[in-house]
Amino acid sequence: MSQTNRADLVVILGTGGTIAGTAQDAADNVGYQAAQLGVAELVQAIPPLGRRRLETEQVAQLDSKDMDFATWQKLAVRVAAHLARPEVAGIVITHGTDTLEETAYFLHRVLAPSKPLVLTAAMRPATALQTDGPQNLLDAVNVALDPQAHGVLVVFAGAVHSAAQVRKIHSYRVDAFASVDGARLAVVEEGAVRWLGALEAGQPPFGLSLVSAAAANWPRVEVLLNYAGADGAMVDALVNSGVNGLVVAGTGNGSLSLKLDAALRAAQARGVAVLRSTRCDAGPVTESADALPSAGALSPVKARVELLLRLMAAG
Ligand SMILES: NC(=O)C[C@H](N)C(=O)O
Repeated sequence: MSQTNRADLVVILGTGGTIAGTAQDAADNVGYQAAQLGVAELVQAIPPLGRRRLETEQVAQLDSKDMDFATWQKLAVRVAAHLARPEVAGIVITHGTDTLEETAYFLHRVLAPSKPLVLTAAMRPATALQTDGPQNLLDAVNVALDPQAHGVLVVFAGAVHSAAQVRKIHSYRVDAFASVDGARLAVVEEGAVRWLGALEAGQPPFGLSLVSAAAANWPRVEVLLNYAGADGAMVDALVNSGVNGLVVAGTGNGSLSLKLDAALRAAQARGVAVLRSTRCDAGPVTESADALPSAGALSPVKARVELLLRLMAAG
């Protein structure tokens, strides 16, 4: 293969987040503005990336707590366009940590790419004394170029996680992500990727056309919790306001108070799709013939993405 035909290009798509954030004071790790620096600036600040063949594109510039359907749609379209280019080895997305696992799961279920699509982020702004963004971004590019890498991955604090298993598990610590229902897929050590496990084959993807239509019809899916004293009032209010789907984060193995269960069954009878997840930090909800449908091992927010896509696919 000639140099120009080799798939050695990594496209880095910027969406904002703390990795692109700046603070007035270098010692301030929390009083900063997310999404201030462009993705090209982030790359320029990492000298070893000068040895890589890279392209950057700013797809969005937001704090990921404000992630929205329009940005997901744009991101999916740009990712698919770059993945189709033969010279592209893989894609890296710089993102905020807050909803990173939702975006990762969304792209996994829509595209399930065979090339690596690596999301990364930071817990400290770019101006911090000990910013974690540059190392995470360098690691992410190295993973995107690794011959064994494929599918949607999250690279953070030296670990590689799958989109299905990754969760943000800490609000402040730099080591903020874990594969909660399985093992890390790999670790990145001095730029070398050491694989510890393989990505499980997932379900077939929904496909880009589901979300790329100009008038994509995003349903309304909300998340509820079971807790001591939970009743059906929230369910009834949401059903009356026209909700299309409800994910309930039950207690333990997806258990629900009698009142919440009754309200959700009544919602289902009125045509609202329901999925039962757990408010536990890890573990599946086992399927049971006489209970509301289980979301399996999906966290409540990923079950919401799943239900959104299922409802869109059902038209
Ligand atoms: N660490 C971060 O990236 C948090 C930030 N609020 C975001 O999600 O964009």
